[in-house]
Amino acid sequence: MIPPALALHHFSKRFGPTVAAEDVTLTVAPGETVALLGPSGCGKSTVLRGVAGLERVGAGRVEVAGRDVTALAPEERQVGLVFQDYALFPHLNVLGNVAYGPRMRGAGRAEAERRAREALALVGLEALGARRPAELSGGQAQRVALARAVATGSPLLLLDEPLSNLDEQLRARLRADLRGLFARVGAGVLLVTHDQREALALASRVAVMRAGRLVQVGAAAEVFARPATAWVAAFLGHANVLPGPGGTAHLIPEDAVRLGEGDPHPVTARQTTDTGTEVAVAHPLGPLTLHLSARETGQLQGGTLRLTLDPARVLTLPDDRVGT
Ligand SMILES: Nc1ncnc2c1ncn2[C@@H]1O[C@H](COP(=O)(O)OP(=O)(O)OP(=O)(O)O)[C@@H](O)[C@H]1O
Repeated sequence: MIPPALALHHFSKRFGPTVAAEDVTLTVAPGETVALLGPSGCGKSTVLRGVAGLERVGAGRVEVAGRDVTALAPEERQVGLVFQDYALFPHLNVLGNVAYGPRMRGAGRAEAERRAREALALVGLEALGARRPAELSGGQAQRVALARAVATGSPLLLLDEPLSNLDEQLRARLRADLRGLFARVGAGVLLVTHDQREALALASRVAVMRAGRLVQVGAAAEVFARPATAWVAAFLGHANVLPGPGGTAHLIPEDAVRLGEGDPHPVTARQTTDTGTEVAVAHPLGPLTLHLSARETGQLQGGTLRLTLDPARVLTLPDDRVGT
């Protein structure tokens, strides 16, 4: 049986009194992309740095492709890193930057350059091998950093907010590129992001982290459709997570709302957005925020909106948001 690209067992890390990661257990299969998703400061980078060997493991075990690497230095772990601030060597050209990893791992110059060219082709930059890093756009530099990680032939790639320094248009394009790239490379990918759209777009599975702990791990679409708790639902961007009785919350997904039937409900606020109109509607369960398309906006009549909720689609979740 092929071992997982990454098996992280009961990883914990403290910085003085701060518990940065607590009992984190996670696997990444070969060819699989897993997103570690959570708000700023929840411990995502700490986990990634622990796996990479850049942070001493407080407790737990790290296995890469079946090998226990917990006690090994970063360069001995066989992981490819793409970090936000992982700068390219300014004095080497693009090809030299990408060939550096294989060279360090003992490949001859010709073999290292062959692998570098292959990796550059994967990210669509085969024509730019002779350029210096200073002559690249932000997006191109990001792709060179990726090619450099890919060229090492590592069974595990670690990416920390790989698209964070780019503008929105470029991010959207690279998101699509990356998904295809990950599929072609065949390595396991562990990706850190605080952006839920990025996680959904890139990862087959997501691991949601809160205050040092994993709170939900599952298929990306499944976690979004069925968050385990009110906090996860709100973090993932669900607009309608309403406090319910006895420590519960009601999650009302957009597709639970049927417009144009049922009782009229007062509209208490409305705002035009780039895709239509956002309205607040007074409902017995609590104030609902709804996004109406231009066509649906026509259903706003005299400051009211007729709607019913499909009870089968309303989820009742434990409300764990207190004190956050
Ligand atoms: N070297 C350090 N010394 C002391 N505290 C640290 C150190 N590194 C991280 N921390 C603390 O550990 C916690 C987790 O930090 P970490 O960087 O892992 O979070 P993160 O989820 O990656 O955040 P972000 O999305 O903002 O990068 C935070 O409270 C942070 O302040």
